[in-house]
Amino acid sequence: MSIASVAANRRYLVPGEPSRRTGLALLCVVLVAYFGISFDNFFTVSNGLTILMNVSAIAIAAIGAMFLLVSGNVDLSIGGQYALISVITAQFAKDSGNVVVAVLAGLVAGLVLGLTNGILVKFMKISPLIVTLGTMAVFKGLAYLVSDGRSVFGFSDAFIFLGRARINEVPLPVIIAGVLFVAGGFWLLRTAGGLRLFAIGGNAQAARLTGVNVDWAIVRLYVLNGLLMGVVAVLTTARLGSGTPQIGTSFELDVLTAVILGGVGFAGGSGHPAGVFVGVATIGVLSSGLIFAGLEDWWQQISKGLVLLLALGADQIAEHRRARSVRREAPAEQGEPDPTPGAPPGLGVSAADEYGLDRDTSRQPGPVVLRVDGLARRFGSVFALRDGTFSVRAGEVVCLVGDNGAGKSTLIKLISGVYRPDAGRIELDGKQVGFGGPIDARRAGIETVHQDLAVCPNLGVAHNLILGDEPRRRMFGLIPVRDDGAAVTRTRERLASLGITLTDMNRSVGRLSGGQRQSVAIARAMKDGVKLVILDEPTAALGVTQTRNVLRIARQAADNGAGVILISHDIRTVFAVADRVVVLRLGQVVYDDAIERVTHTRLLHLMAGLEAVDEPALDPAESTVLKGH
Ligand SMILES: Nc1ncnc2c1ncn2[C@@H]1O[C@H](COP(=O)(O)OP(=O)(O)OP(=O)(O)O)[C@@H](O)[C@H]1O
Repeated sequence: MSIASVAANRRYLVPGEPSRRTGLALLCVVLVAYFGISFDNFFTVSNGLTILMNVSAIAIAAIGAMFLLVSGNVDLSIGGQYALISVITAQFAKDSGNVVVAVLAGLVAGLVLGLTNGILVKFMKISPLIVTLGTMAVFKGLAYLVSDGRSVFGFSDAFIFLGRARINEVPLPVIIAGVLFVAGGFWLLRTAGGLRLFAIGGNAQAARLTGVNVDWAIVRLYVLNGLLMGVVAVLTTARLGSGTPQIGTSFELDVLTAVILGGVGFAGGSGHPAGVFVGVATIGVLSSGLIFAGLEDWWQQISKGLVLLLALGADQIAEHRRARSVRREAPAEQGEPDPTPGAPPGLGVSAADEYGLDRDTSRQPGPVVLRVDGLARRFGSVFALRDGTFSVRAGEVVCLVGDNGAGKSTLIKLISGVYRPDAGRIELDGKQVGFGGPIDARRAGIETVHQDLAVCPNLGVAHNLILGDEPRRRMFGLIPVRDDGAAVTRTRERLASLGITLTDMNRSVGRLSGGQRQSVAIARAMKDGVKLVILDEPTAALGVTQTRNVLRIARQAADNGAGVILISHDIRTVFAVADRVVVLRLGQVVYDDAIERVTHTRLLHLMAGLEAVDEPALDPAESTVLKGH
């Protein structure tokens, strides 16, 4: 791989905004130069260290805020956490006189506050903005309650040393902030966990369906955020020599401004630690400059608020630009030329021929891979599925059809571990299985392409393909990281084996055509050793060429020994690819037979409930003749 292509890969592999970061770095340099020229003592080592010191708290908090925003979440309560943890730490430091007890008290307090936010966001299922706005008020109030509204001081020298120690003149908090920031940035960019955060921010539903445990990932993020606030509060309390409920006022404003200014999109799914670093530096320089200018506190508030609004405005403009450039690119559908150009579907053309699919009628299906029996699921008072009973053999394509609301999606979501059944059993290779989530089903060998296209538009093709099953390696034989080289190789090979022509493995999926996106989702499902592939309406939004490609891939998966379930409303698709057809009506399987034993008309009637199920099936010879009609 050339250096240029590695650089290009980086651009797509890490959803960020390099141009914004460059612009921001320039703004920061201009601010430094302006303040340096305007104020005599601005360019001094001691002022530099003061800026670093002040910025260290923002930098530590910015790691948590960056992770949360990338995943599409936010925490407005960090100012309240700051105050509450500070007074708790101070009280423990004063009462115990033991530095370890004080530090542990601060970290545990941070963990508990973070966990509270995480659990509230997970279970209340309302905007994290609102949830953390509420906890912000509660935490602030508690800080006054715990401290009786007064500052707490009288610490041991050892505790104060923690905040004021210097190593080679560099304050310890600055060193801790630097180490944490580098570690956090590295984790976000280079690990499977970091990739999953981008995936959750890009399309949480897709990430969930791919097997990412979204809810707990978010709870863990809030816990981490609380822990980081614990570090901030402990260091600041030690440095100031007192804990006070007034601390942390408008801290969330500083942190969010730095992070959003640094290019982390408020909508989630994008951002880069380098940008956040520059954002933090800019806020630090700005704050210091405003103090040098002797502006009153309220002017500082106004300036920072305006900068936040500007940053949000820039974020919106970047979002519009991105959307416009995606529309402008209007990618060409890539596929093979139509084998029967101009041939109108109709008399004398079987559906299989119409889509150019070869059907080997001599092939016998293998043993039963999946058997479901009496599966049922209700949502409140709605019985989405009453009796899902059918089986799929290895090497067989079973088409699941039914009217809107018949329960098809519910049935396949039960099989793929998205929902748990209220009743019934699922057997895979003759053994009963129960799945706690999509990842369990994937591990058992069931791959699903859901109707709502389980792809993350902000991630590249390769990253979408590996999501939930990321290849890993050990950096320096020690640190576990994501193996992006292996991801690109795996993607290239998988696409090639399926005859899918996509050249740029790192192109963000949001920039692909609908057909190409569908190809990526399907390619992810077609991994080696897969036992059952489920495709929910895979051709719904596709043209003839793309439909043929998808059906060919489904057939290929069956020929390779997998069982395939394909849901479709398009009768021609069903007759082109199915070995067997299962009709679902009002949540019940009402018909299950070989495709040769049913005509188009009868199938339509069965789906719509216009025909009794026990009417005699066709003679196979007769049905083969009628198949294309
Ligand atoms: N999460 C849910 N909450 C409440 N009701 C649901 C839920 N999921 C499905 N249903 C209801 O269950 C019934 C079956 O829905 P399902 O999506 O499984 O049908 P379908 O056959 O896939 O329909 P379509 O072809 O329109 O996609 C519908 O009445 C639907 O409204």
